[in-house]
Amino acid sequence: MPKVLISDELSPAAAQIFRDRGVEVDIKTGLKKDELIAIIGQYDGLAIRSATKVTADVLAAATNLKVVGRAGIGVDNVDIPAATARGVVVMNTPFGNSITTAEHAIAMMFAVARDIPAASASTHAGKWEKNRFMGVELYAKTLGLIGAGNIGSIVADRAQGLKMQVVAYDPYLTPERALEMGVTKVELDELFARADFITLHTPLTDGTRNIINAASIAKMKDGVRIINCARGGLIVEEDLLAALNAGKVAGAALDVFAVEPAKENILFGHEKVVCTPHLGASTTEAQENVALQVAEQMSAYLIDGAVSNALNMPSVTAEEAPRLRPYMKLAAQLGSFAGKLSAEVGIRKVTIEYEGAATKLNTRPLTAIALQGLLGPLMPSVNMVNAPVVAKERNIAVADTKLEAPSNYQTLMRITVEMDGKTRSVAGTLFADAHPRIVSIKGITVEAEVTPHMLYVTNEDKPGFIGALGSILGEAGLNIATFNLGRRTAGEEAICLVAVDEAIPQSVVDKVRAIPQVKQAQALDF
Ligand SMILES: NC(=O)c1ccc[n+]([C@@H]2O[C@H](COP(=O)([O-])OP(=O)(O)OC[C@H]3O[C@@H](n4cnc5c(N)ncnc54)[C@H](O)[C@@H]3O)[C@@H](O)[C@H]2O)c1
Ligand SMILES: O=C(O)[C@H](O)COP(=O)(O)O
Repeated sequence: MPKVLISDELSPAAAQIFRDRGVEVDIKTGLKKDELIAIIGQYDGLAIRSATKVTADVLAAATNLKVVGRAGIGVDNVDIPAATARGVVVMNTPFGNSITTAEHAIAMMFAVARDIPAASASTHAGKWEKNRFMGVELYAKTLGLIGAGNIGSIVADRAQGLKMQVVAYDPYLTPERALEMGVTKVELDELFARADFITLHTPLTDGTRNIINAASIAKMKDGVRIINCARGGLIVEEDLLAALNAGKVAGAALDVFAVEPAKENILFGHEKVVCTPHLGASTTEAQENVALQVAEQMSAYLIDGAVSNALNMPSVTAEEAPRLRPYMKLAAQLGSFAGKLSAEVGIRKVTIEYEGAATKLNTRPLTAIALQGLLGPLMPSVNMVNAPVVAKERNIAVADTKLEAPSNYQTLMRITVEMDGKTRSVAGTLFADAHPRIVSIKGITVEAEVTPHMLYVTNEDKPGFIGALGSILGEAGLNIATFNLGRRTAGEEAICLVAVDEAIPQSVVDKVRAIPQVKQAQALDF
């Protein structure tokens, strides 16, 4: 039974879903890094929010880990390249808390426009400072939206309901989508020049880190108000403080901070700063959504191999998973077969072709599995998550194509490996939609099932070979399970694939190589 650790505060719904789906679950929140490293090796899955830092050293200790599930959106607390390199799928729940977070941004915008927290504190203190708090309207103001994805677009929609004009900067926002959202797509400098309020809704990446700094603040309108419900690292806090003190920025509403948990911060105590402790996603509705979703997604992956909302591998839906399963077996066998034939030489290019019914499938995971099989003999740590990255790192070009032309087979998958000086191709099909068969090697037709112990021989198609081979195997006490032959044309190159019941000793392979007609012989263990 797969075992999952929940290491951050998640709605109890998550643990229940795991148990209902047949996944064992431990809940241990607030672990220090060393404590997490000490126990993570026991788990197949790790369910987190933003508090757990899944760093490279945590992943190095996570020897059984298959999936990290983020109950929420931002994954900047997960070292995704390190997870990918170790073959760990990282998934999030991209929509579960979007409305909640957008509502928080709007609430923060009102709060900073009307000084609500300070006015509330003053009123609680019995001061009745009616003249101290003079706010501004949102009506007819311009909202500058940086990041127009899921949350940004909900914020834009709500802001339009408040009769604000919305200008948006997002390099990936198409003119059509901007039109659909009713926002004006602008460059960043224009947004700075036009906005009365600026709200941030981008992930924290190298491209967005410190996007609000002294230089960008200088381009903003005097009296601008800034709302950040995305990530603390988007703002240079020292520069914001200086601009607040100078009166350039009239107010800031911050849910997120450069260092969290933020027990101290240079902005704390500033009368023009409204703060919440990373509450953007904290509603009962959103927490229920993300907890349920992450537990469903992780269980589906651990139990059925279905992949959704993964950030480092192609998706496989729950409907696709059963249909893909026999193809995954075929892809793994073909890849592994091709890999064993190619292991000793530098692979330059791999082409994976799909014909017939296979063209109708989601082939990206199949390609990843074929690559895993291919690279496995050279790199045992490779898996379907990291195989495409490993191939790229090794300068192996990967092409995958769907051939619509009619094929001799109802469904076919072919792997062609180009190496220094030679090319190898292996093709396979499924019998009865379920049973993988190799049907061609180097373009020579065969029909073989992949079994644990096989002998692969290429030879000249001349009399005497089969008898000699049978005698050697018989003398070695190796029982032949199946014997498959194929040849290009009579008397030319031929291929022989023999399945035997036990591993073939090297001494037997050497004897086979000594048969005059034999060009090459290799024992293959799967
Ligand atoms: N405060 C919270 O509790 C809370 C809750 C949820 C999400 N978040 C944060 O909000 C972020 C946005 O969430 P989302 O669901 O809208 O994500 P999303 O992926 O749907 O949208 C992000 C948008 O940012 C855009 N973007 C990327 N680089 C950019 C750049 N350099 N400049 C401008 N735009 C850029 C992308 O094109 C995308 O449209 C998350 O990454 C997360 O960090 C915070
Ligand atoms: O990216 C997110 O989903 C939010 O930042 C929420 O983070 P949290 O789950 O730690 O509240």
